[in-house]
Amino acid sequence: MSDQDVGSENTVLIVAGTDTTSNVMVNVIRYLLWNPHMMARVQRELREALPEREQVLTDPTAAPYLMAVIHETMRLRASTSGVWPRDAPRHAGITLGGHFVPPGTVLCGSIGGVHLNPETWERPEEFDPERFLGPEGEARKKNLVIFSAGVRICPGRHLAMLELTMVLSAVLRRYEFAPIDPLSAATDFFTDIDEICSVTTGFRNPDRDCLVYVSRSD
Ligand code: HEM
Repeated sequence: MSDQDVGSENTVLIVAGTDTTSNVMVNVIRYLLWNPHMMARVQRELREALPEREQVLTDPTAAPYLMAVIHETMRLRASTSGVWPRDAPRHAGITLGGHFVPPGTVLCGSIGGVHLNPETWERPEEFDPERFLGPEGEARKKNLVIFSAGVRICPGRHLAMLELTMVLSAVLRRYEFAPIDPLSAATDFFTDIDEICSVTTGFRNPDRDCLVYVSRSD
């Protein structure tokens, strides 16, 4: 590998491996602050699954509601703007959904678009973790493309899910959260994200949207 290749691989790993996961954590906490009854349910579940304050959850099946909240957050607030670019086959092009795409055309899929498709999701704009509970909820996860799909699927997906499970269960089990500015609860994802951030969906106003009061729960 050339120095440039090594530099480029490292940049991808750092950007793809950090912002994506931490943005999901911030968004999970924001959704739970907007929906206090859901926060109470997650915390009740975690205190039953983890009786000792310092315990960490490694088995996601012990906290199905937290996992449903994480999946619903990633459905509505994609961590990356889309599937990364693909070239249509250089010699023959490709026909997709009845449309011919000429050779060499750069194509990008919209992960957020798939997650808001009304043919797949009932009330697609609504934050409703219940859709990922029980056997039907488990089956519905097949419609998510959070980590893309196919040969270029995110290689860090299992690490990301483990980080989300361990960190969110620990902080939500041990601490109470409160918004600093209750008005920020009204902000909208599509105006909240930073438009110059092309790979991950970073926050335009982190001082407003990512700061919360935190206190020990017991
Ligand atoms: C919630 C967290 C994450 C999400 C939502 C996410 C999502 C994605 C998506 C959508 C892609 C594009 C795949 C494509 O073009 O088809 C991608 C690529 C990638 N991700 Fe992740 N990712 C996450 C965490 C991580 C972590 C923790 C790592 C590594 C430590 C990682 C490493 C990578 C790398 C190296 C690529 C490029 C793969 C390639 O070009 O073949 N990601 N990720």
